[in-house]
Amino acid sequence: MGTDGDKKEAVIDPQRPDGHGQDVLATWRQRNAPNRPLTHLRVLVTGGAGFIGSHLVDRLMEEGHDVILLDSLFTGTKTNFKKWLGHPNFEWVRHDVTEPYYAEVDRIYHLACPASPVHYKYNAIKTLKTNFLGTMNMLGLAKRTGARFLLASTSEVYGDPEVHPQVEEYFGNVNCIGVRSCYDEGKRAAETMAFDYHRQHGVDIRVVRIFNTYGPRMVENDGRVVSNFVGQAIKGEPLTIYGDGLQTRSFCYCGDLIEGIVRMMESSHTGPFNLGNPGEFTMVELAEHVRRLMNKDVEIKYLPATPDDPMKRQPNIDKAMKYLDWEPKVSLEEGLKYMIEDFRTRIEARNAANAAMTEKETGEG
Ligand SMILES: O=c1ccn([C@@H]2O[C@H](COP(=O)(O)OP(=O)(O)O[C@H]3OC[C@@H](O)[C@H](O)[C@H]3O)[C@@H](O)[C@H]2O)c(=O)[nH]1
Repeated sequence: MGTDGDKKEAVIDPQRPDGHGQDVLATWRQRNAPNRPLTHLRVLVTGGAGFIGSHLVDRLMEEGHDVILLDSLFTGTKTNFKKWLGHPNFEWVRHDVTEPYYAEVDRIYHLACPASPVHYKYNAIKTLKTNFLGTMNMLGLAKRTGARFLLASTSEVYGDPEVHPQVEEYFGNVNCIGVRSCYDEGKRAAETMAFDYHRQHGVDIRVVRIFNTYGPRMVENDGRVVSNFVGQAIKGEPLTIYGDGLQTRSFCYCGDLIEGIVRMMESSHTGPFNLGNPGEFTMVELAEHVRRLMNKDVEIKYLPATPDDPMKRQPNIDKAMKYLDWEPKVSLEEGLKYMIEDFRTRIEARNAANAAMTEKETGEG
């Protein structure tokens, strides 16, 4: 853990290459107490108890920032951040972003929203409200405090893309009345709002479009393909492929993604920038990878395709490479190994806890 001396040099860079440094500095001074040092970052992470959010919180805590983790725990869990409980730089707040939240902060990483299609479709209206009202509340907070605001948007804004690989200029091919719309249209509206707050109120925004991400801490039964396959292979159950399995996705390891998100926040670019790993695989190929690494004998079961499932997805990351000097480093093979190890450890720990409980109950009975 860093000490005060290790902290980032300054919250505001008056010499920002975009020329707005002096304006931003003046606004920041107006909105903060006169004794507030410029070298001290107070960071809010919405959705901080989730898969990506909790990895981001780890990174920010390790850098020595003051972190407020905000989460409703609808899909996130306390286990993901329990190691920080009691740390003087750490605070967690159970809060739903659809309601306003007030705090004095310098950075807002806005990640809150269920991300697995199974979860976001489960309560579609809630998902839409989270994307719309949640983003509105956080942009309002950024406007009032002068905090820099980063929106975790998604590759789903491209819908079922007709341009491949997807470049940021592509407007997308999205069904606005389908079962995925609460998420993809919700995120599109969130992007619109971020850019309108930027143009109309000068809010300092960053927008990243996150492509499929995987790694340790994914919830075993969250319904996404990598977590499903790894969980199924551990239990010796058939790997479920929806449709013909020829649809493609590009999978980014969570550690690589976090590096990209943090670089984006500290850059002078608003984006939107794609963040993802350009390595593209069909679901059949992914299943074969998992079988090879985990269990060659596990079967594959074909199930019906889900409605509006994008047929292909691959990020063009030229912008992130050029402006953030970022590109993913971890191969699918290597990342899957980390994830498999994490899933095995968690499943074994849970089985051991269940066995101990049963033993206790039987003994007591
Ligand atoms: O068990 C499964 C689960 C999923 N799939 C398929 O695997 C592909 C990927 O599905 P996932 O549910 O993992 O993720 P999706 O690409 O549909 O959505 C994701 O996109 C990017 C992020 O913003 C989100 O994490 C999520 O919305 C889909 O074609 C899906 O039909 C299977 O074949 N089997």
